[in-house]
Amino acid sequence: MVYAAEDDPLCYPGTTVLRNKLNIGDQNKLDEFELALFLTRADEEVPAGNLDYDHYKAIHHHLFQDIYEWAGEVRAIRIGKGGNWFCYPEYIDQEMRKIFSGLAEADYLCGLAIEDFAVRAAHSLAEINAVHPFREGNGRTQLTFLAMLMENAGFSFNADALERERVLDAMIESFAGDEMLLAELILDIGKP
Ligand SMILES: Nc1ncnc2c1ncn2[C@@H]1O[C@H](COP(=O)(O)OP(=O)(O)OP(=O)(O)O)[C@@H](O)[C@H]1O
Repeated sequence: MVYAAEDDPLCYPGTTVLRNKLNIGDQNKLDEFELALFLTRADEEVPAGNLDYDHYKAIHHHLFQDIYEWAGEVRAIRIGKGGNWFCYPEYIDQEMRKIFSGLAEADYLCGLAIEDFAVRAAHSLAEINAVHPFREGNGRTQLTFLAMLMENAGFSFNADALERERVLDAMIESFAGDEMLLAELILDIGKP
């Protein structure tokens, strides 16, 4: 069954506004407060961890703990964007475990030249995006995780390369199976 956002129990009845700790029912106002609270948390030390699935959830929890009760928890409804449906909720855990065991087996992409790192990291990021484990906040968690992965592998993180449209295009292309734009983006981010 495909759920309309209006039927989402995480939303206020009859709306597509996510229930939130601030009890804001207006989407524009929620966006404003969500961004401010997110930025404050993003500025803090992100929780340390092993770059595994639990760590990934802890990063989401850290970033969104002030806004959503379910921060750090995976979603229970089906969602999609721009006609692309993400992983069905019943398969999220197993798919995420697969992705993270792949990263662990590859030693979290340490010891690679930036060109190779970019290709491998693009693949992991594309897979994580295709799963889209959380109801909201996936993009920001993806980029925070990428920054940690790059730092762990000894690369710099040039946030200036993160132009919004460019990230979006690269992600959408990756969903369609072409990870080249995403790899090029990561290459630019990692340029010293
Ligand atoms: N049509 C699409 N197909 C595949 N991925 C998409 C599509 N549209 C957006 N995305 C990706 O989904 C992620 C955004 O997911 P979500 O809205 O849960 O995160 P967010 O952090 O709240 O938003 P944002 O990343 O826009 O700040 C981004 O990585 C974005 O590139």
